[in-house]
Amino acid sequence: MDFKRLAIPDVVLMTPQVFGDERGFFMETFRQNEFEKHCGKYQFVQDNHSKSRQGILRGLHYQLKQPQGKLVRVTQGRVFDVAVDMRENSSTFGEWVGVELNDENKQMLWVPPGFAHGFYVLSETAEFSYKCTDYYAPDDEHSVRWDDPVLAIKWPIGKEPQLSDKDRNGELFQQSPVYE
Ligand SMILES: Cc1cn([C@H]2C[C@H](O)[C@@H](COP(=O)(O)OP(=O)(O)O[C@H]3O[C@H](C)C(=O)[C@H](O)[C@H]3O)O2)c(=O)[nH]c1=O
Repeated sequence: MDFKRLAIPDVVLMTPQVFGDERGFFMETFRQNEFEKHCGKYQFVQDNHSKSRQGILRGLHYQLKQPQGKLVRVTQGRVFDVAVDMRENSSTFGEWVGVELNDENKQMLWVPPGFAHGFYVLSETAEFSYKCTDYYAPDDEHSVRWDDPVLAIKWPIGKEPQLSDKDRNGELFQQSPVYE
């Protein structure tokens, strides 16, 4: 597994070693000891999986009192995945990083607690699978608008994305609660 820190260094892009043969492929997707060495001491307690159609944008979500670190990957299709630094005292507060995750590159993104997270589906469909370091707490969840003018995220979007009601009514970044 290769670990690469992105422009926001706490966000880490992981590239697995893929063993292909005439049957298909095999890859290890997670080793606790390797992960801790490169990303820190975290335990995962909940795994999630979602499927979305092209043009759907899920996010930008975060839990404030019960922040979740997320190790995310695409098992089918292609998405543009974004993490936004919501940590008030961070030197990269309000900055974002985005990468394409797909079933070809098989890359994974570590989004630590303290970040808002979301993705936009580029392929006809995409299946998204991820591990969380804390449990889902719906009453503690916040959604920042994907098109917030201050964040100015450069999504690779042609037309208006399809959003859930929650995301359509997301908060502006400057009105959003932050991690102190
Ligand atoms: C997140 C979650 C949702 N749900 C239920 C609640 C709703 O009835 C249904 C869909 O939930 P929601 O619309 O919040 O799902 P997403 O829009 O994919 O939310 C996720 O989208 C972005 C990409 C994230 O990073 C978060 O992990 C998460 O917020 O699943 C659960 O039962 N458990 C959960 O952990």
